[in-house]
Amino acid sequence: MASNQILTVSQMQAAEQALVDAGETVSTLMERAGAGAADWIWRVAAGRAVTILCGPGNNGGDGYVIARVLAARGLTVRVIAPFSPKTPAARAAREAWGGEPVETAKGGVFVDCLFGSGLARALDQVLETRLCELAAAHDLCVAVDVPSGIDCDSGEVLNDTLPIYDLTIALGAWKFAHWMMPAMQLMGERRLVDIGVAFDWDAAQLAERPVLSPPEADAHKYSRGLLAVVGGEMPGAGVLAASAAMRGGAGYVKLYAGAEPGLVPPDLVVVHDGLDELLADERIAALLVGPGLGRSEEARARLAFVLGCDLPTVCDADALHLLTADMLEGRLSPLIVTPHAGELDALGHTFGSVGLDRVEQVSDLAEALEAVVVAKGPDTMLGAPGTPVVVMPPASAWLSTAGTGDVLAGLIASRLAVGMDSPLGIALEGCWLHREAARLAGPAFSAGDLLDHIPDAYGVLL
Ligand SMILES: NC(=O)C1=CN([C@@H]2O[C@H](COP(=O)(O)OP(=O)(O)OC[C@H]3O[C@@H](n4cnc5c(N)ncnc54)[C@H](O)[C@@H]3O)[C@@H](O)[C@H]2O)[C@H](O)CC1
Ligand SMILES: [K+]
Repeated sequence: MASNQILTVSQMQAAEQALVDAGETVSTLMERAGAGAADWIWRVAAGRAVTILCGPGNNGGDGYVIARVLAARGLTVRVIAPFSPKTPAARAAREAWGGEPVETAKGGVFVDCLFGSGLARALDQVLETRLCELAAAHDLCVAVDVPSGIDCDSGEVLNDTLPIYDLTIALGAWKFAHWMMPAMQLMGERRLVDIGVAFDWDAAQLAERPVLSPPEADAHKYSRGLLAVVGGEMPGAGVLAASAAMRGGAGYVKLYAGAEPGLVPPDLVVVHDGLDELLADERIAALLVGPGLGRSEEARARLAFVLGCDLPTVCDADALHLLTADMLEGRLSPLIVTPHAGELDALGHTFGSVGLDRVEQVSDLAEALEAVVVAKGPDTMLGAPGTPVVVMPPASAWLSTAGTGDVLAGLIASRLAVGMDSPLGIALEGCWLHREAARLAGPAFSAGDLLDHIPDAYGVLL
């Protein structure tokens, strides 16, 4: 059965080799991959002609299988072959197709079987132009396995101009490029064809939607979880995070406002002084520190004090610029950090994770901090010590507005106060609530508008 695993090219090659060692051949795998892809193409073609651009490797081989299967189903199929097939399986697939390639074609569905996971460098100018012209000359574009011209492992786009596809059909397993920027922008809809690849415990995963629980019948505000949000110089961010947390499952949210917060919701308890007294409350289940904290010496001391309490804690925003290893010494409680790209770099510099690609950096930081790292952005990725990364499916691009990070931190902290899952599971719950709230909020929302959609997002996950 197809799984949610995300494989690197070398993991994919090892998986393919394991199947071959178990008695399959590359040709039977190609047959399965091509037939599965042809099923999807047949559906979207809806009777229209199909043009397949075949490259020299096994991705091209898949293309010849697709050509044969679709022609047998009665579609008009045109194959364009700038290269002759170079692998035994691709040669056999071309022979089995048995047709004559054409120079060019237009109209109907264009299928890119030029290169897959074997792409070694950017397409040359001639190929880039040919690919783009063919894509533009058709009504619908489909990429088989991955669009040609992207790096499967890093998600890098290697050419300046590449087509944007309507559908990408991943073969055997997801690759990072399907879910990572910038390549994921080219993919269109994504579908996975199962070719029998086994589950790999060392593989990254595409996050699955969690199931949340409603409160127990005998729940009270403390049993559901008391969260303290520790703010600072810019109190608005703390109010926003606390307001999200109130809707994320925690039974009680208190905000320690470092400065006068102005208008606050009537159901938010705001404490103005006595941080040590507040944090001495044994009923506190989790802490959030960072949104609006500031970066002064006072902020640094406050962060050190908060972390020294050794309670389950979420660190976000300014806290990520102030965080140092000594503040974490001796801590035993779970820690979740929620950096955006700039904060991830700042953490990387402090904790010595530089010069790595994003996947490595997230894993490395999770080990160094002994924390869950939520590297947020259009391709949010989560790392935890000793576990492969988990990648969130994309969320609404309207989330790219100020304050939505505070909402995310508040939601994760709220789930931490509820505390029903592992720290990684908790962080995923927060990310899914955020994603669903954004989906339900529709277009052009503000971070404040997002708050109104959290209860319904919760409902989706129950
Ligand atoms: N992994 C599996 O289980 C299966 C994968 N299948 C498909 O096979 C491709 C990967 O095939 P591979 O032959 O390794 O790579 P490509 O088809 O991508 O092409 C490699 C080929 O192209 C040359 N090359 C690389 N980059 C360039 C370039 N920029 N310009 C010109 N030439 C280039 C390189 O030297 C090689 O000759 C995978 O994606 C699936 O689609 C099968 O279905 C079987 C199961
Ligand atoms: K391709």
